[in-house]
Amino acid sequence: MKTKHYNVFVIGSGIAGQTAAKICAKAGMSVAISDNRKFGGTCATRGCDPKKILMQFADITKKTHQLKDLGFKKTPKVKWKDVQKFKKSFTKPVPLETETTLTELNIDLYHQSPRFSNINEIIVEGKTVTADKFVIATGFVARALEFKGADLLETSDTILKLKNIPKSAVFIGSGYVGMEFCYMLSTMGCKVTMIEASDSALSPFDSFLVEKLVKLLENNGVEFIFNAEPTKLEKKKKNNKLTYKKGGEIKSIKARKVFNTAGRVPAVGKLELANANIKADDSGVLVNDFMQSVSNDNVFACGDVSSKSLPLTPLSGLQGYIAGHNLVNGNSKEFENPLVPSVVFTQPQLASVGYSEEEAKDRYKNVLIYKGDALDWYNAQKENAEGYAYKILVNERTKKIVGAHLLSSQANETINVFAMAINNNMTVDEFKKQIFTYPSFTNDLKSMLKDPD
Ligand SMILES: Cc1cc2nc3c(=O)[nH]c(=O)nc-3n(C[C@H](O)[C@H](O)[C@H](O)COP(=O)(O)OP(=O)(O)OC[C@H]3O[C@@H](n4cnc5c(N)ncnc54)[C@H](O)[C@@H]3O)c2cc1C
Ligand SMILES: NC(=O)c1ccc[n+]([C@@H]2O[C@H](COP(=O)([O-])OP(=O)(O)OC[C@H]3O[C@@H](n4cnc5c(N)ncnc54)[C@H](O)[C@@H]3O)[C@@H](O)[C@H]2O)c1
Repeated sequence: MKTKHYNVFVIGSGIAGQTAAKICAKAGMSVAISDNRKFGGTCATRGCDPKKILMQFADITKKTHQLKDLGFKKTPKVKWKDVQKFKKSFTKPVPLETETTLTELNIDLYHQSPRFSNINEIIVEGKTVTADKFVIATGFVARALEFKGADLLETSDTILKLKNIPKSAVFIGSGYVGMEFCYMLSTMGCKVTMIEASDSALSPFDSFLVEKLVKLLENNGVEFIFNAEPTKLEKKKKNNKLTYKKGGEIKSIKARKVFNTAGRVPAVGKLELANANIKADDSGVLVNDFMQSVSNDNVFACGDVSSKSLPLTPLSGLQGYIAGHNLVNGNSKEFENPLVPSVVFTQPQLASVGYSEEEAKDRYKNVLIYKGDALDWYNAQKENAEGYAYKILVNERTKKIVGAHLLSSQANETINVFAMAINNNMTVDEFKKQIFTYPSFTNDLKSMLKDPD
């Protein structure tokens, strides 16, 4: 059988893989790309983008709850079927559009998972394919849980496709995915229970703000069960029954839907990496700052599946760009761990950039902490907000802002202002000199820097 050969073979057609493949093809290299699902990757088809389309209906519902009897007589009724149709108008065209763009660049497409058979050889669609270089950009998949009946669990893929809002739901895991969908479903009238293995939700975020967010969700009917370990899932006639262990006791809960939101892991299971001497661990394919495998020079990895940094879309795109650049030009661009703002799209939103309080205290001799509740400020009052709070960290010696943590209805936007300030080494005084629009949540950021604790 004839062996096909390419300069570059890319595995995974998300933002990371696509970016690398396009750079190589535009530079005149022969390129192929494979995906074992529809082309386009997680963010555009089953992640960030469709999530935000659905979520805006929860956000408006939430807002009308807050302003009920202050002008709104009742909450508008949401036709979930139409919401899904609207979402589909974004997601459905993605695979064909992605394939068309790639094909127009003369990139060959494969629609199955390859497996490495040798140091520079894969088997895909029953064919043997060799390449000078490989790019692994396969992203993350939901972590498989191992208790009895865990195969009945549904993931974020199904949440995004729900035909209607279920009466009740249990989420196993209260990280980004669990908390965002907990907020969305509970706001739309679903009775939600969160089963969490650790003693808090959203552990990477600031605990002062997380506690407030959890309380708000509880006030809205969500039940959080911390330090709990699921042990069995059974399908009953209408409901599912989840058994879990807490404090030595065995308990159970029934719900229409039970979702696995217990984390996501690098998607490398099908690739048989060992055959090509590609080292990987729980963090993903081990790469150096050039996004090149530490154990096989001919392999690059980028995006969520690489061992570098946070699994977020902007970073995956950046890593795809660096891998592509280095494949074309030789190793000349490094991944320098940029400052990354991130946000949990609940309402209020929880956003963070720079050092946490613990990290700042480890790094600097003295840290000024500007922390408070802003619920009685005009911006919160005018929308009858349930939560508005902040914690800003400043190196006392230099007066430079080194971390910012916000809980607010606009935190997804305002956190970017702090990202710019930190990136530009701004001091508190320099920040406060800025003139921002009024009234705006950005303008409030200056008031947050009034009195340290
Ligand atoms: C529900 C959800 C919401 C999210 N929301 C946000 C958000 O709001 N903001 C944000 O920044 N990030 C968000 N993320 C994370 C974001 O989606 C990822 O960081 C981003 O998509 C990673 O891009 P990537 O190219 O590395 O991987 P992916 O986009 O996951 O692409 C990997 C591709 O590889 C394919 N693949 C996997 N295994 C194989 C194989 N063996 N063979 C061939 N192909 C394979 C997959 O099918 C996929 O198409 C969210 C994720 C989820 C799940
Ligand atoms: N808004 C965003 O930017 C956004 C949204 C969604 C996802 N993401 C990305 O996707 C990644 C994955 O998110 P995620 O929410 O799937 O994972 P996560 O790691 O953020 O949260 C998983 C949670 O599940 C808990 N858990 C683990 N095993 C458990 C068990 N057996 N029983 C009960 N609880 C258990 C963990 O303690 C943790 O709290 C994130 O790190 C993020 O980078 C980003």
